[in-house]
Amino acid sequence: MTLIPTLTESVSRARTDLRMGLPVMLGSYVAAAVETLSPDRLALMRALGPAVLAITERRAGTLKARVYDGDLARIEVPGSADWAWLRAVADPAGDLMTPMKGPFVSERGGAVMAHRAAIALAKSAQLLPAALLVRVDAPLEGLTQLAPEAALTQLATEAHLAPVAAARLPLLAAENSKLHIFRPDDGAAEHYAVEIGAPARDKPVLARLHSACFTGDVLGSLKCDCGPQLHAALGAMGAAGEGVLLYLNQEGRGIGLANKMRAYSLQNQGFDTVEANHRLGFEDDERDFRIGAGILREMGFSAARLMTNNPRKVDMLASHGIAVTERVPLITPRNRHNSGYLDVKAAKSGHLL
Ligand SMILES: Nc1nc2c(ncn2[C@@H]2O[C@H](COP(=O)(O)OP(=O)(O)OP(=O)(O)O)[C@@H](O)[C@H]2O)c(=O)[nH]1
Ligand SMILES: [Zn+2]
Repeated sequence: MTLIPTLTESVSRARTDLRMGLPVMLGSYVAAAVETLSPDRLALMRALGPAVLAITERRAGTLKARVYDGDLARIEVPGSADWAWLRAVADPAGDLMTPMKGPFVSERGGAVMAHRAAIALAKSAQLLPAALLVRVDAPLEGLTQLAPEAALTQLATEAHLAPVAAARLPLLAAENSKLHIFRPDDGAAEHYAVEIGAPARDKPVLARLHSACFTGDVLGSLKCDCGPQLHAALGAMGAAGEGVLLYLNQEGRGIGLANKMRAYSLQNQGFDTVEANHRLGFEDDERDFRIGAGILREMGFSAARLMTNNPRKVDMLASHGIAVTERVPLITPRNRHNSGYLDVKAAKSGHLL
C-alpha cells in the first residue's frame, strides 16, 4: 500500500479534472474535454503543437467526417479554427443553423489509444464526447498522468459496490421499507436500493432496476414513462409485501442530465430519442447494466422476477449472476407527449410495449 494514487484513483481524478476544464496527460498527449476547455487554456494547448479533435464515430456520421479508427475519428484542427469552431464540432445544438462546418480532414494511421481514452473519460465525466489532444515530447508537470490502455481497461472494469448506510424509511407505497446506499470503488456515483418488506434471499425477488430520471421521477415530466413506472413498481412491491427497487444514478441512459437536456433540445428540432443521442456522439444507451446485478448480489440475492419491458436488462442480469425466473411487464399509460417516445423504444430499442 502506498499513498500515491492507484490507477483507479488516477482515473477518477482525471474525470474530475476534465469536468473542471483541466487537461490530463494520456501517454504523450495532453488531452482536454472540449465542453469545459476555456479559450485561454485552448490557446495554451495550441501553443504546444498541432491539435487533433477526437470525436465518436456517431458524431462523425452526423458531420460527414471520415472515420478510419472504427469507433472514433481524429479530425485535424485547422490553424484558423477557434474555440467556437471546436465547440460547434462537438455540440450539435447549432447543426441545423450552421450545417456546413467542414470539410473535415481525418487523420489515418498512427496511435489512437490516447484519443479513445480521452473520449471514454469525457463520457464517464458525462460531458460531450469530444476531446482535444496535442502530442508533447515530455509530460506536463502537475497534470494527472495516465497510460491510455490502462485507463481504458480501468474504465471498462466492473466497479465493486459496497454498502455504506441503511435505515428504515416508511413509504407511501409500503410502510415497511428500508433505503440502502451503495458506493462504488471507482469514485463514480452512488446508487440506492429500496428494500420493501424482508424478501427471502434464497427465492427469486420481485425486483426493479430503475434508472434515474430527474425530469420524470421528481418533476412529473410527461415526456417519458419513468415517473409512473417508478411509482407502479413501488406500488406492486407494496401490494406484494416485498421487493427490491434499485435506483441507479444513470440519468439519461447514462449520459447525464445536461446531455439529456441537449438531447431533448434536439428532439424539439424533430429528432427522436435515439437519433438525438447519436447526433450528440453517444450510443443509444450508455448505461452500465452490471451495476444492478452487482448490488443484488451484494444484498444476497441470486434470482429475480424482474419488472421491465427491456429484454437487454433480463439478459444482462442473467449474464452477471442473477437468474431471471420471470419478466414482469411494467406498462404505464400513454399520453400525447410520451407516445412517440414509447413507439421509438419499441421500434429501435427492443422494448416490449
Ligand atoms: N438520453 C435520453 N435518456 C432518456 C430520454 N428519456 C428518458 N431517458 C432516460 O432513460 C432512462 C430510462 O430508460 P428507458 O429506456 O425509459 O427504460 P429502460 O430502463 O431501458 O426499460 P424499462 O425497464 O422497461 O423501464 C432514464 O435514465 C431516463 O432518464 C431521452 O429522450 N434521452
Ligand atoms: Zn424519464
